[in-house]
Amino acid sequence: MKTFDDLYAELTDKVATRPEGSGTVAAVDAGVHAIGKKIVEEAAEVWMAAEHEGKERTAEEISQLLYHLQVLMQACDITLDDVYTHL
Ligand SMILES: N=c1c2ncn([C@@H]3O[C@H](COP(=O)(O)OP(=O)(O)OP(=O)(O)O)[C@@H](O)[C@H]3O)c2ncn1[C@@H]1O[C@H](COP(=O)(O)O)[C@@H](O)[C@H]1O
Repeated sequence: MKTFDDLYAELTDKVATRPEGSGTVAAVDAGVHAIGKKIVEEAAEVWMAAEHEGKERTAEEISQLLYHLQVLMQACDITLDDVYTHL
């Protein structure tokens, strides 16, 4: 099972090597403004799922929110340690 740290390593490699067809590369290239809008959209979907759609759908939406937060981390050159130091 993939962890948050595993995903970060995968996305870091994608951004460095820029493989064709990578949604992550396209999202990072779209920039912080576009990524930020996606994060807000995904956060709203987490909220709605939690209120109306049950545990499994909520977990799925949370995974998507975590992914888009990691895309923002890539775009802003923020490492896991930069975040973990505040936990
Ligand atoms: N975990 C994810 C992941 N979670 C969410 N998403 C993206 O977020 C979208 C989900 O957003 P929505 O629910 O709004 O669905 P949607 O409206 O149909 O999507 P869009 O039209 O907005 O693209 C998906 O379509 C993906 O584009 C993800 N994209 C990639 N990953 C993982 O990231 C890694 C690298 O992916 P690539 O860069 O694409 O190779 C792989 O391990 C992937 O599994």
